[in-house]
Amino acid sequence: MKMSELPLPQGVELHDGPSPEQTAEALADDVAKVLRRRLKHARNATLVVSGGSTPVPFFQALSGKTLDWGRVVVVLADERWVPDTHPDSNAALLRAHLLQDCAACAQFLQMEVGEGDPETALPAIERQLAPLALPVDVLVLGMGNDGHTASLFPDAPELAQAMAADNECRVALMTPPSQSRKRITLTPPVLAGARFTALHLKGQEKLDTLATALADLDDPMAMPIRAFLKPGLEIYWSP
Ligand SMILES: O=C1O[C@H](COP(=O)(O)O)[C@@H](O)[C@H](O)[C@H]1O
Repeated sequence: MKMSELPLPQGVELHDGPSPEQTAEALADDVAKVLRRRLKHARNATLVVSGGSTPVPFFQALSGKTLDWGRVVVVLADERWVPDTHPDSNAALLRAHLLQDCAACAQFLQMEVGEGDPETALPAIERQLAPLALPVDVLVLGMGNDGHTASLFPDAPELAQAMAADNECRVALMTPPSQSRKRITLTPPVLAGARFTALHLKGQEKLDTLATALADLDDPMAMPIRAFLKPGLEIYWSP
C-alpha cells in the first residue's frame, strides 16, 4: 500500500516525512505548539504519550522544545507490568528520552506498576490517575501490527469491557496471550476526545496495517486502532 492510496476518512490528515527523524521533528513541533497554545489559557496542559520503539526520536525532539514544561502533566497511554527500572518499562523509556533537557521539569503522573498482583493494584492505579484533567490536551498514539493501540490488544479477554461505551474506568488491566507482560492501559473514556490526537507510525508494515484497519472501520474489536481513525486525527508517518 502506498500513502497516496490510503482510504482516509474525511477530516483525517496525513503528514509524511522522508525519515523517522524528520517526521518526529514535525510531530514535536506540532505538539509543542498545541501545548504552548493551551498554556496561554489553562493552568496546566496534559500530554499523553505511548511507549514502544517508534516514539524515541519524537521524545528526543520534544524534550528540546521550549515551553513552560513545569505546567505540563505527562501520562503514559499504557504500561507493562514491570518495575520502572526494567528495560521493558515505558516509564523508564520516558525518563530516558522525554523527561530530559527542557522537559526535565514536566510533571510525570506515573502509574505505579510492577509490584504484587495487578488485579489487586488496579483500584490504586485508578486513584493515581484521578487528578488527570479531561479532556486530554495532546494524545500521541502508536499502533502495533495487530492493530492494537495503547494496550488495547485484540486478543485481550478484557478488551470488550475496556471498550464498552458505559466504561467509566480510566485504566484497565489487559492480559493478552500474545504478550509476555500484563499491561495497564488508559481506556477510551480517557483516550477519546483529546483536543489534539496524533497517530505516530514508522515503516511500510505499519502503513499496511493502517490500510487493513481503514478497510473495515465498523469492527474495532478486531483492530482497536479503528476506534481512533476519526475526523480530527493527525497521522505522522515515515518509511
Ligand atoms: O506495545 C506497545 O506497542 C505499541 C507500538 O510500539 P512500537 O514499538 O511498534 O512503536 C505502542 O504504541 C504501545 O504504547 C506499546 O506499549
